[in-house]
This record gives sequence, structure tokens and C-alpha cells, in this order.
Amino acid sequence: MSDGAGCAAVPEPSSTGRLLLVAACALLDADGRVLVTERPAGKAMAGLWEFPGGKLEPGESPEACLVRELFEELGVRTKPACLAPLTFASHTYPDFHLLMPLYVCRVFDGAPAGRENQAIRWCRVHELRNLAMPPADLPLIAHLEELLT
Ligand SMILES: Nc1nc2c([nH]c(=O)n2[C@@H]2O[C@H](COP(=O)(O)OP(=O)(O)OP(=O)(O)O)[C@@H](O)[C@H]2O)c(=O)[nH]1
Repeated sequence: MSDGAGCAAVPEPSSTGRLLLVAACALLDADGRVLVTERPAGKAMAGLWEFPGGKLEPGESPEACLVRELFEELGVRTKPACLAPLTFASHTYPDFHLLMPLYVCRVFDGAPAGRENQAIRWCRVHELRNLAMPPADLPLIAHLEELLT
């Protein structure tokens, strides 16, 4: 049994005071490949590959946010019942603390296409480790591997 000393040895990330709630989704195709999108030039962390999604609007549920974002970003139609929660990211960035539930979605209408100038790609789950992704996303990959392998 642990006495917690291992945890105590890890420096706590300092609180930034601002919590940002973002919903993200791993769209899965019939072969179990995962869709990721590239953050466009001009945005923070441009060039990194991330899961589609975005910030919740006031009063919006994570599921409603994803239904909206998947259509806006990719032209994909889905519904809350088709979004299954998988895990979440909790990561301190310099300017904010990100809390990001990750859902998986296998049932959607439409072929995803980048509608906001972003590149998209379908990846085998083991390929995610070779992609440059935001640091908050790295712990999420193991959960997808467990689901998909
Ligand atoms: N959608 C998404 N956002 C992520 C992921 N990982 C991660 O750290 N983020 C961060 O969560 C925030 C998402 O915000 P967003 O997509 O709505 O906003 P944005 O930075 O693109 O700017 P915007 O305000 O112009 O839409 C960004 O700071 C983004 O870097 C991820 O896998 N998917």
C-alpha cells in the first residue's frame, strides 16, 4: 500500500485561477481509426494534432457542444446519445487550466472535412504516439489504445 510519498514528491502545478472547459471527441471509423485535426497557423499550438471539439458556450452541455463543434468544424452530424464518455484531460497550461472530457463517437452522418482550414487525418491508434499533440492530450492516448487494441 502506498503512503502517498510518491505523490508528494511530484511538484504540484500552480493554479492559474482560470479553468477552461473544452469538450473533445475521438471520431472512430468502421476500421477503428481515429480522426485528428491540425491546429491551423495563427492559433496557439499551431501545427499540433488534436481531437475535434472546442470550448463550451455558457449553459451548454459537453455533448451539445460537441454536436455543434463537429458540425461547424467537420460538417459531421451526430447526436448526444452517440457520444460515449471515455476519459478526461486535466492539464495546467501557462495561462489556464484545461479540463477536457474526451468522448468517442462511432455513429455520425457525413464524411468529415476540414471546414475551418484545418488539415484532418484518420490514424491507427498506435500512430497517435508519433504525432505532435498538445501536452494535455498525451495521457489520453493510452485510454484509446485500451479501447481499440
Ligand atoms: N479541441 C481541442 N482542444 C484542445 C485539445 N487539446 C488541448 O490542449 N486543447 C486546447 O483546448 C483549447 C480549445 O479551445 P478551442 O479549440 O475552442 O479554441 P482555439 O484555441 O482553437 O481558439 P478559438 O478561441 O479561436 O476557437 C485550446 O487552448 C486548445 O489548445 C484537443 O485535443 N482538442
